[in-house]
Amino acid sequence: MMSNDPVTMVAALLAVMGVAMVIWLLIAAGLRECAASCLCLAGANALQALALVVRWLPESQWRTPGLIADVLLLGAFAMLHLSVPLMDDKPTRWPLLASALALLAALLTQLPTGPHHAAHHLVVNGAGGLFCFFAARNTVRLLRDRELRPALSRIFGLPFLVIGGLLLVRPLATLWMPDVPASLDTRGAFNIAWLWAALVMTLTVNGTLAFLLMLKLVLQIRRLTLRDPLTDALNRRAMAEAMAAEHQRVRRGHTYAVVLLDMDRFKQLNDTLGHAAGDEALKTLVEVLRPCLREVDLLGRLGGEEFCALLPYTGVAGAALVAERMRQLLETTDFRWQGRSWPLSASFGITESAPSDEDPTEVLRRADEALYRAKAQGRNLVQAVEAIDQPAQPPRPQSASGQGDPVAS
Ligand SMILES: Nc1nc2c(ncn2[C@@H]2O[C@H](COP(=O)(O)OP(=O)(O)OP(=O)(O)O)[C@@H](O)[C@H]2O)c(=O)[nH]1
Repeated sequence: MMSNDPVTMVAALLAVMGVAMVIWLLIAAGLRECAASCLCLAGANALQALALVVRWLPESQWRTPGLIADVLLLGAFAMLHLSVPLMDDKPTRWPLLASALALLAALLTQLPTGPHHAAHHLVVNGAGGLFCFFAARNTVRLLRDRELRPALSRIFGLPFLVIGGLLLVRPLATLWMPDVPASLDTRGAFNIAWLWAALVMTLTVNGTLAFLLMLKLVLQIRRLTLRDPLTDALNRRAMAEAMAAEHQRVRRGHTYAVVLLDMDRFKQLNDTLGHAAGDEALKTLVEVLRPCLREVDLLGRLGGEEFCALLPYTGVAGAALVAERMRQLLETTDFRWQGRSWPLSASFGITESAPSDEDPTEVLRRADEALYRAKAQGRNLVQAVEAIDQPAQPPRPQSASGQGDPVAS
């Protein structure tokens, strides 16, 4: 049986907001991750509940309760909007937001009051709708940053878009339908429908954000199990899984290439500049090399100062071009540590998959052999080893270092 009593509906709304606030506070206390975001959401629920209570107070000649309720509601929307980027520890623009709120509050004090307060609703719900649209955009961005299908990130943004649109319905209805009451405590079909919508919106917003937080944590855990914490490149396990998956396609006639690279004289760098400088050099290497790769390519750290790039649908000729570009980029990188410059370089071993390869370890073994040759021939070189059953010779790009042909099989 649906309630048509505004007092019951408001009580239900307050109960939902109160429970949501307590839950967000408990999560913030128990979970150091995303604590700021959870506190923001607890604050948003508290402000919204307070706005509802204040709106119930009798109007004075200064219209103070209504004005305070509007400002509280604006604060709630602002906190809701902030909670999404805070889940990702993104910097927040507090001063900008505070200034916007102060400006809106000042505008509200200047608006004429009428029996239906349509202008007030327009400002409050319009700003609320805008904050919801921002929340939708931030949700899509939050999930786009993580390895998730884009369609799913849009689905998560959808509730905020719908709520943003719904928020505009009330002021527009108050403007166009003179019999729609501005005050919430009036019995009437529109008011009851609106209170039901507010209840559903509150549940949807809290539910969506709880799910978003859970998804964010799951993706973070997944990321930790697959990524190298120092460089953020894929770890050995993730690379092994990716290579195994890629190798499945070899039987269907596809070819993939592997570029194995190892920093040159890294021990010397560590011994001279210190371990922290070595760590920084590894991070720099990944930052420098990433732009050389396509979206489908993968870069992983196999251990120490050894990395591997997996290039799907690529032969040894293509891999030679990529590796040579990487070699040159690294060679020309101006690496500095505490004001001291240090030359970076790496040796590269490349190969491509062959139908005769039983598993990816055979491909890696050839790449390792090529890398060994590059090291043996003086470092800062690209060398290739092809499978025995590969008849064609790849085109060989010229080495810019003047140390001979970068690709030799
Ligand atoms: N800073 C830092 N050093 C590391 C890390 N992992 C391994 N190393 C160091 O990397 C060095 C590797 O040294 P070597 O295997 O002799 O290789 P290299 O000095 O680069 O010599 P070549 O490969 O022959 O040019 C060792 O000193 C390791 O301690 C790391 O995560 N951070």
